[in-house]
Amino acid sequence: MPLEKVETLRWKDGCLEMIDQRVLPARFEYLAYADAASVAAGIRAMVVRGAPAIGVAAAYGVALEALKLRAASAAERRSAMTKAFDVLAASRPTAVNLFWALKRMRALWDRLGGASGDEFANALLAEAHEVLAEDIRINRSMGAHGAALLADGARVLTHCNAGALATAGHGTALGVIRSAVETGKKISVIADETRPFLQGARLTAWEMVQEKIPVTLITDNMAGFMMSRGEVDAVIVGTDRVAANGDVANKIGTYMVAVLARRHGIPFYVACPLSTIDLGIPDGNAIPIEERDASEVTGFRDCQWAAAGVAVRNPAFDVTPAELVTALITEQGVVKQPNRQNVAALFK
Ligand SMILES: CSC[C@H]1O[C@H](OP(=O)(O)O)[C@H](O)[C@@H]1O
Repeated sequence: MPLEKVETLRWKDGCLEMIDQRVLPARFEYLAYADAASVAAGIRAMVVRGAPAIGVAAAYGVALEALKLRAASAAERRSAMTKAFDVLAASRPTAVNLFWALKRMRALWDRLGGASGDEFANALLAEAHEVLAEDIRINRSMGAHGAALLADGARVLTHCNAGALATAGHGTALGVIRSAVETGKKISVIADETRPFLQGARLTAWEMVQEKIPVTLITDNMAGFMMSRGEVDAVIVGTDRVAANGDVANKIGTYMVAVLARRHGIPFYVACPLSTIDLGIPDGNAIPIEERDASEVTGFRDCQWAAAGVAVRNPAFDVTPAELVTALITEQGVVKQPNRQNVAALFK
């Protein structure tokens, strides 16, 4: 299936439909959502995942709730919408795009003041559509800036999935790879499987195979070996939140890859839409790190292999210090050696 036809999220028959990423690549199916609470549950369960995709889903979650409330009184609407914002905000803590999207939808809600139920719902739905469309435009712009950093023939290591499935389309890290390929460059991908949720093995590998971009799957503990053998020319990852000083939160294991890349003199790039930069967070120590259920580590779905009773940690993200980041790739351009000053300059 040509991936450009794949919509990670889509509006259909008055509902939000999202690809169930828990069952890819074995099954390709959409689940339908009609209210904020179910969208929040879908984000929490990682039906949809990836910072930008989570933000788009949350925007639609707000719009869906408003559609349910078209005939409600202003007081009922206010109460129910407040609950909707709260349940969406509580779904996952690390990806700042979730809170960026909710803030944007809340600002529109505040501007709507005494609008009718229909005006209110239609305006919020239109905004959710714009959030989706804007995300794809941003990813393509980011891709164009980043493509220039990748040499023809580059072998690029990725971690987790920062592809079309992590966004409304094109992807962030994989968007840079797609854009480089679109310019005619021969790019090959080395995809970390990315335990425990296996976004690399299940999602990145699927995206690249669908588009016939050469991709080699490795286990996470092979990244150092590949670098030591001179088989990696660049690393590119996505991000869930960048602090004001350029520290980067991303999928667990990213920090290890960054240290290895520095050890081997390999550029480490982070594809980072401005919506993922959180100037309210001074440095990476202040980024909330989600801890997920032990069962994701002790096995995979119904196949559990760890000894019963074993203690487990399952932080879903880690933080890569800015000094290990060669450059942030944004829709406004490339920020080399990110720091407090050049990150802030993106918003001037
Ligand atoms: C383009 S953001 C993708 C980002 O999100 C992933 O986390 P999760 O799959 O848990 O939502 C991972 O950190 C990716 O880099």
